[in-house]
Amino acid sequence: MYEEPILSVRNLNRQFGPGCHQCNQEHDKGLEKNYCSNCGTVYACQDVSFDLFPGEILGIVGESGSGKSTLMQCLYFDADVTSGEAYIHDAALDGNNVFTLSSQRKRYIRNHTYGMVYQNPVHGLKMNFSSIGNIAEKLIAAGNRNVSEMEAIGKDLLESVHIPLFRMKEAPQNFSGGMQQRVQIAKALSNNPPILFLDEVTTGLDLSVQANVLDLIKKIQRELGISMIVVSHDLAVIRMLADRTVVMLNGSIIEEGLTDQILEDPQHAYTQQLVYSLL
Ligand SMILES: Nc1ncnc2c1ncn2[C@@H]1O[C@H](COP(=O)(O)OP(=O)(O)OP(=O)(O)O)[C@@H](O)[C@H]1O
Repeated sequence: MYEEPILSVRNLNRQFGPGCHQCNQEHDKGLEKNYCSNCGTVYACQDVSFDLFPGEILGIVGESGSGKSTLMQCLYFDADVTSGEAYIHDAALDGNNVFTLSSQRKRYIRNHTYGMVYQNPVHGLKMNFSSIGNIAEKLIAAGNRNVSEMEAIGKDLLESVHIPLFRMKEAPQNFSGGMQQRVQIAKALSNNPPILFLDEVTTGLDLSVQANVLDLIKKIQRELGISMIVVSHDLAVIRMLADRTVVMLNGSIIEEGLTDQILEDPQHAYTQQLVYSLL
């Protein structure tokens, strides 16, 4: 069913702290926790590897502190990796490990290949710009200079995420949390990214608003066929969205597979707990 991966991540590591003799030794054996009790170094992501295939939604689930946001930040170049590789299936990138590219080429990837929707809209939006201005900002970063074209794209996108056009000149700071997330999604989609990251996008929203945003994400994926990585601590969100799921604990992937398979036959004790908590 699937072709080659659009994104391959291999042995991604991100540590906070210098490490010490003790944790270096423990790390070789595979740390059972994500920090060193001797020097306090945190191993937020430990040898994380996975593939993202064209048109699929990959869910990443794990409890708070399991390393999900750090992983997203590294993939989107908001943070540096300590070590590791990631390859995007794109001839223009010549098969390079994207973590080793210049900041200019990383910016190119952010502007042309990636979209990001953060848990906190403050990180993805200029809260005091107009909503359509937010979209224009991303389009300009992607090289667009045609004002009427940008306005037409912005209107289309805002309509597609159900923001009434009479409010397009309003700043997101005037909007509800659910509306802010919808503007953020519109902005993230404006450069037609083949890969979209969504980090805990429904956390903190009311249940009915959550359902609304999740429906919207599913609809976008169906209509545009974008590959998505959806991060959540909530397996119910992952169940609703993801074709395949990766389970993280203490910075490591402990289980992965088709979402249905993981829900029906979880192998790891932690995944079993997550699944039973849904019942
Ligand atoms: N700047 C930092 N300095 C030190 N430790 C950090 C830093 N950022 C994250 N960590 C640690 O890295 C680990 C992973 O954090 P991360 O935020 O990625 O987890 P998470 O699964 O996204 O949880 P949450 O959903 O609560 O953010 C945690 O132990 C966290 O305390």
